[in-house]
Amino acid sequence: MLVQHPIIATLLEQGVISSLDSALARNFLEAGESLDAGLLAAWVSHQVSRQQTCVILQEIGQPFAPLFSFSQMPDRICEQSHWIGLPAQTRPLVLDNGRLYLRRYWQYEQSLSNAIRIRAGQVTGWSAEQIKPLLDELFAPSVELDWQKIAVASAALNKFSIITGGPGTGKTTTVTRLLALLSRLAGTVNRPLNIALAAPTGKAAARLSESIAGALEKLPADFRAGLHAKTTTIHRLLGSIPGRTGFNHHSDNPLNIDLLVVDEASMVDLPLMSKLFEALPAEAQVILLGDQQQLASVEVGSVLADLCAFSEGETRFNADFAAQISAICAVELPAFGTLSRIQNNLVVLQKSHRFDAAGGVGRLARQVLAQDLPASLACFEDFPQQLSWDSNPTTEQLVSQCCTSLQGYFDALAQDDICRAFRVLSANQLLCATRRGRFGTEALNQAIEQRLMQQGLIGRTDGFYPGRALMVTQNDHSVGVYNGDIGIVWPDATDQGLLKVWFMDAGNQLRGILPGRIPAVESLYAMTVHKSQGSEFDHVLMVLPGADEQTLFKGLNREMLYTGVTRAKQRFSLFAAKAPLGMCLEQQCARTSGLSDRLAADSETGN
Ligand SMILES: Nc1ncnc2c1ncn2[C@@H]1O[C@H](COP(=O)(O)OP(=O)(O)OP(=O)(O)O)[C@@H](O)[C@H]1O
Repeated sequence: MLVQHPIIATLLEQGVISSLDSALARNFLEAGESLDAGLLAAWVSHQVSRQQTCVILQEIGQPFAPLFSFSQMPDRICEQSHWIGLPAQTRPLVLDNGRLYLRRYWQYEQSLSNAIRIRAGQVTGWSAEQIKPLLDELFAPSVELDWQKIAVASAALNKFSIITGGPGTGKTTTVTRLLALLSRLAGTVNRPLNIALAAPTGKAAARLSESIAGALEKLPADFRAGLHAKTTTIHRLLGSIPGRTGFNHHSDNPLNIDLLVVDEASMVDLPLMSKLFEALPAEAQVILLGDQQQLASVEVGSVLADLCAFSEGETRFNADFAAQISAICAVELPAFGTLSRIQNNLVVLQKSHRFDAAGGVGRLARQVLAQDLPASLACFEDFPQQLSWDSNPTTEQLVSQCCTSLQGYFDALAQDDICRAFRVLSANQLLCATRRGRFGTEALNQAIEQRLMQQGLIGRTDGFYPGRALMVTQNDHSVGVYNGDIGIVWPDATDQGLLKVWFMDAGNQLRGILPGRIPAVESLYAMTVHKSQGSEFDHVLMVLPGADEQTLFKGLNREMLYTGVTRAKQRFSLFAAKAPLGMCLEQQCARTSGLSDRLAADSETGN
């Protein structure tokens, strides 16, 4: 066995690569590969830990300089290596179309793109004549193009659909009408639809269930009858196996469903999406919902954004499909040339029905996407009732503001009213761009807990203390709690005052679990923007790193700010100096993947 190579040891020591990256490099060397090849592998592995699916060979350069420089161009290193090869060569690293992958991630991408490609070409079999009358019952005539109606029409024809749009554009309303329409159609042939609704986190699943229930109430009664759908998390749907990354459901044991709706698809990472598609029966219909502009998944990949990349924010059907949908919806749709294998499978909803697009939150969200700093700043002046900006925040001020808004939460708990405590908790939320730093979740949660203790609202600041509002950070299938679930620690008055962590399930049912059974958690008073995906709050307070914390600026981007802004239902307060705010607007979240290329109109079938 080789001792650690000094260069690898130094890169590890200096934190340039992780122990996982260095172990891979070391494996390469032990197999007789060159240091160049080993460090190339370490770099790909390092990029995976930064959520990239792969690296583009031509863009690698000299990432380890000045500690180490490759002695040859990366393509030469690949050519000479026995551990790096083309897809068919079954080697640990795969070089495909100029992109270098760890084999596992290449497989995920390949498997997902193949599954989507196959489904994209399939039709449901319902005819325009069957769909049109039901569509006309569900949608009132409209003078402008009704993209919701167009989305329902196209998803009634296609086996695979993506319905995307910003917050409040009616994704849930649209999918509810679609489900109602499809159920009615299925009823005509006496074949009830087995529908699964899934979201990446428990919180998002609960919200989906609530929104669907709300949207159903607005439907004519005969559309509601016979429509049954169960909402769950993707992990629960697939059946997590404790301690394993695999699931109970996979290609050899597919899910028993006819139709799957995945909400908040932007949060689903590449491995999970790939496993989800693998577990689908061949004939099942799939609809992905989400906002492509939001932050990408916490883990590897940016599946939804990649799938939507060709659309550039608009629906782009080809001429045949545009004509078909135009006839069903009695409208004139623009037609586009050949762009992607999935161009007829995607509808972008444009109009927000939640907040007036001309209102503060909607306007700011648009200016953030446009990366326009002066126009974004102008929004704060134009909408003082809905938007505020503090360019010189202090910890003291943030802590005071949060503790004031938590008063109602502790009042509700004092009255043993856990349901109300949950409601109050979701009224105001402090969102941080980072975990670390003066204005990161770690420091702010600690400072808020200290203050709450000084105020006598909590008795201690560690462990599962009574009154703690927390978020679960790990899935535990056996207990039925999942990453992103929100809980409140409070005694169970009906069980000898036993301290429990309470969760609010879909349908507003409380469920108490003993703290010892809960996996990892963190306090919720300050939450990262990443963790806030899939949630909404009446008032969002968002804080960016301090102007002097430049090492934290690299994680800032417009998707993060957009996600923070669009979590606000009514008010958005920003706490940020101009420098970090400028960085948010300057930088875009860029994740390297080959998914869009694999779905390009002229792409070959995969290996
Ligand atoms: N066509 C419409 N006309 C009037 N109101 C609508 C329409 N579509 C949706 N709404 C209303 O707008 C609000 C947001 O709709 P919905 O929840 O469907 O949007 P969404 O895109 O799923 O939102 P998000 O993902 O941000 O939660 C709801 O109150 C809904 O009733």
